[in-house]
Amino acid sequence: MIRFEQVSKALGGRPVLDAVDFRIERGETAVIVGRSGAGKSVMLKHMVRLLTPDEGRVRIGEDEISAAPDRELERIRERFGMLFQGAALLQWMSVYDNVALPLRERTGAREAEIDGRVREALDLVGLGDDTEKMPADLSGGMRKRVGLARAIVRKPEIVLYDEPTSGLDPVTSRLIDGLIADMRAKVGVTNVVVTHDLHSALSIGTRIVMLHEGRIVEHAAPDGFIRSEHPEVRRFLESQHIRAEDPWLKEKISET
Ligand SMILES: Nc1ncnc2c1ncn2[C@@H]1O[C@H](COP(=O)(O)OP(=O)(O)OP(=O)(O)O)[C@@H](O)[C@H]1O
Repeated sequence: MIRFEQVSKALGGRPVLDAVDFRIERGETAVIVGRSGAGKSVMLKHMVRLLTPDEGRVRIGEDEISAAPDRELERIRERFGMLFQGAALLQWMSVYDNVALPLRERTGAREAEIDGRVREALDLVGLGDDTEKMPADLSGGMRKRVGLARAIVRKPEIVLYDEPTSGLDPVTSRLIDGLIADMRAKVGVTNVVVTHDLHSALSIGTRIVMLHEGRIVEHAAPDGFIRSEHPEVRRFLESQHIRAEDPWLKEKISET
């Protein structure tokens, strides 16, 4: 579904991605982890061509997005929903209108259809009763949920999330994790998540990709990832006090 073929990219005169080669299959939740500055967001931006590779290719199914002509780009981007860090809500619009915006702006849908889609998306993120609230009256976790409803309202095949739980308390973070897992299980989307939070990565990921200095140093299902012997992976796990014997982890891994 998503393929990186030997993708290299330099930014600010420095190599950021170095011959990155991997694929994400349809219906997976792929989680990209790594230290600050490892190149995680740069990788995500290549998937929707906010950046183009210096070398190599990025394919989305049959479409080579990294080389598509501009007239094709819009159609390929339609396949994505995005929950990016800076994707702020419009402060002067209600929750309902924020979620309706992509449908009103980008489709010819009638208001009756828009209404059905907006309510369905808001119900899915548990905000069906908050449609008339204004963004300023919402908590950080609720804002993320509105952002998620907006990202999925056009029924994309793939949803990209850049640090979806950053700045949220642990309880709210687990709630967002649950919603991301639902997107895959109930809606059938392919999820790609960038996060620092390994707890979250191991809970929701079907595949964990670790980037270090622009290279993929591990690419494994959660049970393989926690047993990886790569020193950088071990360091990363230890820094977050994650051990293969942890009961929650055993339970999670027996489920997958
Ligand atoms: N537009 C740009 N111009 C110059 N350098 C950039 C640009 N975008 C990213 N970089 C650099 O590329 C490197 C990787 O950035 P990226 O945002 O992908 O890191 P990250 O792994 O997502 O980190 P974090 O976890 O801190 O968000 C960093 O050193 C960053 O400074």
